[in-house]
Amino acid sequence: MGSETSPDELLEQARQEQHPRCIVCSEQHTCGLKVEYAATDEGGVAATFECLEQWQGYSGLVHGGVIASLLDGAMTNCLFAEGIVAYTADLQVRYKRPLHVGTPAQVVATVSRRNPPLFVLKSKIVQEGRVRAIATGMFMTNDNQLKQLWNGD
Ligand SMILES: CCCCCCCCCC(=O)SCCNC(=O)CCNC(=O)[C@H](O)C(C)(C)COP(=O)(O)OP(=O)(O)OC[C@H]1O[C@@H](n2cnc3c(N)ncnc32)[C@H](O)[C@@H]1OP(=O)(O)O
Repeated sequence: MGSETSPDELLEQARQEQHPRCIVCSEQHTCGLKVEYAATDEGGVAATFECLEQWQGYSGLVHGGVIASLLDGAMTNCLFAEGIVAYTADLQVRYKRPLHVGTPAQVVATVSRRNPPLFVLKSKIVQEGRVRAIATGMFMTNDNQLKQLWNGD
């Protein structure tokens, strides 16, 4: 029997090849968020992270732009875990409750619709058992045909 590539191997391969210096998930980025997304048994990705003091906007609260980046990063990495490389085409974030700095939190993402080249994903951030933010993202694969369209070739 041949050995199948695991979701975590696919994720790591795409991450290294496609965005090794990502501000959200690269461990090398000097001022990045350094979030370590990993595949889950449920078929999505998840990560636990510290909400660092330097991520704040309003005093004591994580900035909404950072929250959007955490959610978007989770959804992007969720597609990586399926071997799919895609761009964010649309991102809707609902900030349900403040996300506090100094307290760890979890982010999860799953694919909810596959209609290549479009994929719809859902993501959420939970802190101390309460949902803080949810997102829906639409992603589009980066094939050569699309590249040509975008470049006007
Ligand atoms: C000098 C300035 C310095 C600025 C520093 C930089 C700041 C940068 C800006 C940020 O990053 S802020 C941080 C990110 N945002 C948050 O952390 C907000 C987290 N969410 C909350 O605190 C509350 O959910 C919020 C204040 C937005 C609302 O809470 P409430 O308890 O007042 O309202 P509630 O959740 O009960 O919703 C009230 C109504 O609004 C509706 N609603 C809320 N959000 C909605 C939405 N997104 N779309 C549509 N409707 C919405 C909601 O359905 C509901 O409708 P009904 O009255 O009909 O039931």
